[in-house]
Amino acid sequence: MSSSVSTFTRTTQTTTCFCCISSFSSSSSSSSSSKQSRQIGPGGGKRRSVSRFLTSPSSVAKVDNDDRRGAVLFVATRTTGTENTRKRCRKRGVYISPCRASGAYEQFLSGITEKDRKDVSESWEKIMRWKSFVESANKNDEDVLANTKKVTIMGGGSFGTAMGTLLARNKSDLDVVLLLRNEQEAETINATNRNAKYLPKYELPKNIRATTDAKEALKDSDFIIHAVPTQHSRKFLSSVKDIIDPKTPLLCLSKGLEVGSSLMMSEVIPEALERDQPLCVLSGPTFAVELMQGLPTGIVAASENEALARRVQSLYGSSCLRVNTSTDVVGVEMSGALKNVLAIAAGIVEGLELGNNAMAALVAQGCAEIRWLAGKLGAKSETLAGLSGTGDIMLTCFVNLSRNRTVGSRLGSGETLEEILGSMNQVAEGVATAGAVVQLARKHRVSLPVLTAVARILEGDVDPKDAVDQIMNLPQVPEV
Ligand SMILES: NC(=O)C1=CN([C@@H]2O[C@H](COP(=O)(O)OP(=O)(O)OC[C@H]3O[C@@H](n4cnc5c(N)ncnc54)[C@H](O)[C@@H]3O)[C@@H](O)[C@H]2O)C=CC1
Ligand SMILES: O=C(CO)COP(=O)(O)O
Repeated sequence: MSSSVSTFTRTTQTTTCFCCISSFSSSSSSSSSSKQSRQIGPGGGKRRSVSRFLTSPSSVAKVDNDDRRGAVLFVATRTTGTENTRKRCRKRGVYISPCRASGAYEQFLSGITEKDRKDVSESWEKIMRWKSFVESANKNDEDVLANTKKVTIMGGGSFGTAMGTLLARNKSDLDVVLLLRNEQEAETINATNRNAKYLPKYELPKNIRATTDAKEALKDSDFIIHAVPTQHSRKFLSSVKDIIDPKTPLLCLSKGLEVGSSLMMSEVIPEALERDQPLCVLSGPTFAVELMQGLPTGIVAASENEALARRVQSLYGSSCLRVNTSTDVVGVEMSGALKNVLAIAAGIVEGLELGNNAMAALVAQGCAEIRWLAGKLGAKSETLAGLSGTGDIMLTCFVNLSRNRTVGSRLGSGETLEEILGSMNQVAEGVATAGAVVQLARKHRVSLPVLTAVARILEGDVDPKDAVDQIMNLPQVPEV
């Protein structure tokens, strides 16, 4: 059976020419309607509709037998098709060869000169030389993980468990202790090597153990990791302050502002412990489940004490986790706390099905609001634009794994906050932080339309739809 090519013209205003090829269709009649599908199919068998896969105004295609699938090999010279189009074609046994579609690849290749290639490979070699240089310059630095024997994690929820797991995987004789409140949960973790409540799918390394004995857990720890949700942190820390060695560095993972005081964790911790404990905050785009899967991740370790931030970098840095150091504690903490509130807003936009334009506009506005408030408090712009700022905003606002985004999307779909929180067994810090953000903004005379609207929605003062209407009808302003 030989291939036949048929070309026909669409008479709609938007498309002028439409070319299609069929090897099997007995009919090569043309279509005058953009809606009308051209039927093709192998040797009189089931016919497939393919014309709706072709989206460009003009496309020339060549058809051949595809023996393996008994389907149609479809090579469109000007139709690359979207990923969806390709998927649909694959599903129906129609094969599109995108590389031939537009000649773009050939054009790309022909545009590259030998000099371009040399420049690119030289640039990469330079990066590799820099790597060797830094490694040899640092070879006498302390290997912090090697010198660490015991790490205690206060709070054995998803993130505490994941950050403990990373260390335990990197050093098999490290004693990693999860300090929990619930005896039964601790026993289950020890008996099953799984955190059944928070991360049931993942096996924990053998050198992680759980206990409810705070004294034993905190004794002789080289590092203490704080992974208790923000709103419970003050009370919890006050209860263990006398059994924490004042010299042991505390690494804080919690992202939020305290309700009532609007304080950041770096302010709550010294107040609760009644002293200046060595402190480093860790924040960035880091979903616990992806850490458990060993996927590449980046995080910022921020401390006013630069040497401590570097020690934390050495403790945690691995081929799974890049750790950037920073001294901008305010920037890192404010980003982490405020992005959770913004993620609720992003979820609301999703739940209301307002579309991608709305989502992008909302997140851009939210980034500006975070910059206005955090900037007033002294955050550096490069921090806000970096991993713990824009990086975490992108992750939490755009990815369904986020609990804060999920709260928003369920609110947007019409559920009540009571129903949503009642069905969750994990914390969504943005819910409590939203009101604290508004208080802080008032104190610093900063106006935050989107973040304030989130607080109003959460408090039940306004319906999500009405809040969107109100925001859209604010006066038009210059870009700031
Ligand atoms: N899960 C994640 O992917 C990430 C979480 N974080 C932050 O880490 C912090 C902890 O979050 P998750 O571990 O995910 O939360 P979670 O909801 O999974 O677990 C919270 C843990 O805190 C404990 N806890 C709750 N109330 C307590 C209290 N009154 N006293 C002592 N312990 C208490 C719970 O028993 C549980 O072990 C939050 O601030 C969160 O924003 C940061 C980055 C990623
Ligand atoms: O902070 C996080 C990722 O960086 C986790 O976000 P959620 O608390 O919204 O799940």
